[in-house]
Amino acid sequence: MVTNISTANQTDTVLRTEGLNIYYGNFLAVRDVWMDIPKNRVTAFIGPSGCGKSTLLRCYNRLNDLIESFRAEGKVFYYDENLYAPQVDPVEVRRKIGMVFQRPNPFPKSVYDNIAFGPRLNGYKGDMDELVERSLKQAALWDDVKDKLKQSGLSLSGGQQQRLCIARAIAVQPDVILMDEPCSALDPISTLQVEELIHELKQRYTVVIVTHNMQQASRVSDMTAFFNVQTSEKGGRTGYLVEYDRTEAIFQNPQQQATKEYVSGKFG
Ligand SMILES: Nc1ncnc2c1ncn2[C@@H]1O[C@H](COP(=O)(O)OP(=O)(O)OP(=O)(O)O)[C@@H](O)[C@H]1O
Repeated sequence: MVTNISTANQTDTVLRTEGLNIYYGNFLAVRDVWMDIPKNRVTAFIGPSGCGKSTLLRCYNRLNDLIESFRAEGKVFYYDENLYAPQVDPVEVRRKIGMVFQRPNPFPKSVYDNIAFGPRLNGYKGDMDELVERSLKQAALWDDVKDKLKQSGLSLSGGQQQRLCIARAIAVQPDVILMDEPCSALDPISTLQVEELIHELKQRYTVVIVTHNMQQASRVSDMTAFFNVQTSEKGGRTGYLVEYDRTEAIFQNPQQQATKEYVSGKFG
């Protein structure tokens, strides 16, 4: 594994994994990940299907806890806090470290209530109208929906629904936004809009994105982690981090043969 830690450390590290092994039951899905995610940057995870990109992403906000067979060894730090320490409340982790999924999944509620739902649940005491407007503006959706706040979120287009989900994630004032293939269900124009949005989001947030689309990784991310899969003698397929560096280096001057072949489209 090649990890250009010095480049990652140009800014503060927000998330760090140390020797992270992730299991589903006895199956080792991802092994021995050491990686620092820098603040106010976009970090992309790329690699062939099944190498564990989503599994790793979900460890950063303890979403895997909801899967019964899940087990992690090693450490995941958010700044200097071990996210898997017994006293840590996973609900609070998920407030600070939000998630946007592959398929837009607005609640069957109005546009306004989609945004207000999380803050209300958290007992937000400020001006809700202002928070809704600010979140929608940050998600580049305000102009599209300012006259439709009472309409169902499900009445919006796919791309608008995904931006609504991003606005919903922003509304609870997170620090990190995890995105699991956020554009895979979108048309090219909506994809471009979400990519532009991701670019703006890093001014305020740290973004980690899983993507199958290498052009997308090279367009939106500052850092790229390439994962691959190794098949064991028993036939188990375990993902591992091959190389982690500035996106430009991964795409133009990768240090590992497997990275070179993957980014040039030879496999995956
Ligand atoms: N809930 C689960 N229970 C058991 N095994 C799982 C579960 N989720 C994922 N896996 C397995 O863990 C491995 C990694 O899956 P994961 O979805 O994280 O990979 P990925 O790189 O995100 O794949 P893709 O690009 O196809 O989405 C795969 O072998 C997968 O079958």
